[in-house]
Amino acid sequence: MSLVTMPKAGAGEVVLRAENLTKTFRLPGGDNRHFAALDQLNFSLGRGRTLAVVGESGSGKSTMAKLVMKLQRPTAGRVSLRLDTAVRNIHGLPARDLYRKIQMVFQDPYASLNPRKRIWRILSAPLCNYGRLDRGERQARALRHLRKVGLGEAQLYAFPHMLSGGQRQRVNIARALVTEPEILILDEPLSALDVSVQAQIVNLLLDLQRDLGLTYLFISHDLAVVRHFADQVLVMKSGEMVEWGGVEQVLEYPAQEYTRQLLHSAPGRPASTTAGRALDIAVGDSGP
Ligand SMILES: Nc1ncnc2c1ncn2[C@@H]1O[C@H](COP(=O)(O)OP(=O)(O)OP(=O)(O)O)[C@@H](O)[C@H]1O
Repeated sequence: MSLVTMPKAGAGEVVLRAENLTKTFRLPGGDNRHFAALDQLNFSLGRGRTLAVVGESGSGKSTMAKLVMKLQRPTAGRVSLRLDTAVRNIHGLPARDLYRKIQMVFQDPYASLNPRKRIWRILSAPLCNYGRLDRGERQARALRHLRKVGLGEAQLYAFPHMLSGGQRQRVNIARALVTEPEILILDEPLSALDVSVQAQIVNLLLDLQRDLGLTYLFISHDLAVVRHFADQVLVMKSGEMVEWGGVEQVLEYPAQEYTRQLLHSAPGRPASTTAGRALDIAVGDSGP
């Protein structure tokens, strides 16, 4: 059973809602016993807002992302998406309609780009379901999206190994943007990057959210980043929601002992770490 009832999305129209989302897996050993990686999880995303999902390793964060992206099927429960005026269960939604609305940025910028393809081809791949574009049109679109993430023509014909980690993560973000989605699932998008590069990517994501009105579901271990980046935070343990609320409320005044433990054990405790300080400086610098 979930420990708390379904949270509201806060300010902003709800663009995605998960209800009683459950995913069980069979335990290894062949005796047909199962465990719940996600157990009746409820949450919603408000348009233009960022919901951070935090919790110890194995708490079900990536499973949640995979269910929202329809990369796995839930055992029970559902995810609904706002499409224009209608709200639709993603179960019956064609992939092309889903991926026009939601895209994902993966954790590892090294592993998630095909090493044999040039950047413009990588950026063109998500467009294959959206009508026939000739080579020139695909390259022009790729370049337009590269520019959105602070890259340009110099990277268009490069292979991934020619780019730095930060540049590769920018390409990943550009690839997520080419179908012009409204929601990005950011699954630990900073954890493979150097601290100074993390700050740049955080600022880029904040700029893109402001300019494009994006909604983020941000999975992270780093509570210092969550504090800067998210509006709301959902704390998970063993597939269940432990606590949910505004970032300041949950991180400054946690109601649950588990959240307090998470805050105390976090290597990125705010203001006490290099990562926290780098982000303080970088995010502060970018503001008005
Ligand atoms: N395909 C699978 N088959 C069996 N068990 C799985 C599968 N995928 C995930 N699990 C289990 O489900 C639980 C939740 O995993 P999940 O990857 O969602 O956690 P997480 O919170 O994202 O962890 P991390 O922070 O380490 O990435 C774990 O116990 C994991 O071992």
